[in-house]
Amino acid sequence: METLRAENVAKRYGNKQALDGVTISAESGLITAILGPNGAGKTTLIRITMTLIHPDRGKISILGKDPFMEKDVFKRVGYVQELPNLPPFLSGRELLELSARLKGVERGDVKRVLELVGMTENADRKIAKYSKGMVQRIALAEALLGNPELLVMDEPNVGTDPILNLKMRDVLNELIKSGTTVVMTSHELEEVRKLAHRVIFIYRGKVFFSGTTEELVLRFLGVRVILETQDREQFMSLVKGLDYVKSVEERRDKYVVELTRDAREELLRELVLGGVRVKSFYLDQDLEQAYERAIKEAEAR
Ligand SMILES: Nc1ncnc2c1ncn2[C@@H]1O[C@H](COP(=O)(O)OP(=O)(O)OP(=O)(O)O)[C@@H](O)[C@H]1O
Repeated sequence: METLRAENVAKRYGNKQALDGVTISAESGLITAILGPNGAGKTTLIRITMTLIHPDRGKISILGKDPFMEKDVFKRVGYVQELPNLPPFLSGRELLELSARLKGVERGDVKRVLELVGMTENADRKIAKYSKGMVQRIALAEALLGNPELLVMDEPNVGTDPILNLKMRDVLNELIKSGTTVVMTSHELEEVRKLAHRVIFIYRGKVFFSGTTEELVLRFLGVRVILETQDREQFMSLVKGLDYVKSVEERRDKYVVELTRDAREELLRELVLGGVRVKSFYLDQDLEQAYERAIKEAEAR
């Protein structure tokens, strides 16, 4: 189900076109990452979806409602801002109790979210004494109060103690299993690789690519299969006769076969029928290289 949609959104600051007709969507049960270099427009887009900024044009829909008109929808949304600015004179627990009251969430939920983000022990210290990472954990706990249907996190991994460590990844995976939609921004590919199901790559205020990480690889690196076989001669003579094989590169006992189209299934069938014993066969998923190429293509445009 589509939980969040931004359609044809544009925003200009002075003579800077921060967003230029951006359309994105995020579905329940998935982690969608908005990826892009510094200044691409990620935070502006998130802040518009959260109604903190008015777009010059375009429409936002959250859980089927226009959030600019129906603010009530935010009771079902959790939002972690980039570099959250929390009141330093409160303790983490006090802040969460206050937020729970404002959101109409039971007080007991505070204990649950503190445990989820691993902040039970530090809950009664003043926020002023927290590290950046602890501030982010409390901000995440606040966003998780009342089990939101949509969780939006803007650059959640900034800071010395990243909140998206292993434990947090488990928390997010549990959330999406229960049907929550997670949307996050990031300029770090590594984070996206570990977490996201879908990637929206924004460059200079425009969506340059949208799809799964595998689709990102296929689109920008092409189809490269890495396969392992001991039957070198048989393999070489067979692949040379296939019109969809662009090149074959030998890497010790492995081969990198570049295809002109996604003919992975055909290739594997040909090899097996041709009597080549294939030990392993997988798509070259060099996401880093794919992202580099995507940035280069976007720059050249
Ligand atoms: N309040 C503002 N006034 C003027 N220009 C702004 C303002 N906010 C953002 N910008 C500009 O708009 C562009 C997009 O900024 P935005 O913060 O949305 O990018 P971002 O992708 O989130 O970057 P980062 O990864 O650094 O957070 C940038 O060029 C930025 O300098």
